Amino acid sequence: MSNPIFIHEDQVKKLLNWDSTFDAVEAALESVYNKRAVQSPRTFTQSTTSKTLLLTMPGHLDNERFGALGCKLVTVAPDNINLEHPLPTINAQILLFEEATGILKAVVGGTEITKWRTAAASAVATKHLKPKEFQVLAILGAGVQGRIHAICFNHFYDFKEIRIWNHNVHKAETLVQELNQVYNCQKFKCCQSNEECVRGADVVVTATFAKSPIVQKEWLKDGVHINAVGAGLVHHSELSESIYQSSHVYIDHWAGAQTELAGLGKLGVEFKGEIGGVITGDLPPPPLDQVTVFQSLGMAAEDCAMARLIYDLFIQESNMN
Ligand SMILES: NC(=O)C1=CN([C@@H]2O[C@H](COP(=O)(O)OP(=O)(O)OC[C@H]3O[C@@H](n4cnc5c(N)ncnc54)[C@H](O)[C@@H]3O)[C@@H](O)[C@H]2O)C=CC1
Ligand SMILES: O=C(O)C1=NCCCC1
Repeated sequence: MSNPIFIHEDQVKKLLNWDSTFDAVEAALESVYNKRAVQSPRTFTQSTTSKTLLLTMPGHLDNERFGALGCKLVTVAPDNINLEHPLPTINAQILLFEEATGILKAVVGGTEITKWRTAAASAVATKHLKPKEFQVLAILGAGVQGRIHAICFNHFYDFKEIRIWNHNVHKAETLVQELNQVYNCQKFKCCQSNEECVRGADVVVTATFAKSPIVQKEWLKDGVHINAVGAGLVHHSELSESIYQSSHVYIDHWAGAQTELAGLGKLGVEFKGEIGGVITGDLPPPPLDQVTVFQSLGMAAEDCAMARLIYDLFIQESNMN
């Protein structure tokens, strides 16, 4: 019996690319809708001696290119950004199993994968819910997810302006400076307020730990698409209740939404369906002038697909050397 291989974060980083990530995430979302994926409910274990939360996310995906049996272990430690030497808030490992034997075949660094697949899920949802060209992107939150969404949407779209706001404005300023330098442009702009950031935007991304709404309905342009990424046990509250009540809200998976978004259900919010149904064409996308929301929770099937992608690329590369 061979030992599992370890694919470390720095190796994962070198193997990731946006186009394959998009394909893997799109396949995962579609497979969940088509019942070609199994995702047992994720568990949440709260440390009693710190703010750290441990999630287990088991899943199986039946797909020729991205199929896998795996389990992501992921921690959320919001205080990590306040350390003298800050660490990422979200850290993960993905266990990948041999399907027939159940033997552990790889442990794949899951922190970069979580970053990339979450931004790619927003890009997939945006493509299918609003198939048109955009001018202005607004990103609320300049943390890990805010940054990777800026990079991902800049890769897939030709936005004229990408605005970034953070409740601690200095962080948004630093990110904007970094991105304008990396891409040798001036399209990244720092906003002093969330309202200034959102007004007039065609696409909005919320990626914060906000516990009360940071986007109000009256700021929204007709036909805007919102990717609401900030997630947690109790605070799906980045958008105001009236936005959830008046827009076309899509989710990544029903089972997760029924438990983790029960609070929205109690407010009378009706989800239009899983984004996978729009990908397959079973659910028609809403008219382009309607406000759409993709409420992202994050799914094990996405992580399994990504771990399989990275595993295959790693083996391919090892065989060439
Ligand atoms: N849907 C999904 O698949 C995933 C969702 N997430 C969620 O995305 C969100 C962001 O995660 P990361 O970027 O990794 O975290 P991060 O810690 O790197 O960034 C969070 C940002 O939120 C800001 N923030 C903190 N408290 C705030 C408040 N009360 N109001 C407004 N802004 C506030 C911080 O200044 C920081 O810039 C979290 O809610 C996380 O749980 C993360 C990974 C996957
Ligand atoms: O899907 C994920 O992975 C996560 N979702 C919510 C926050 C922690 C990571």
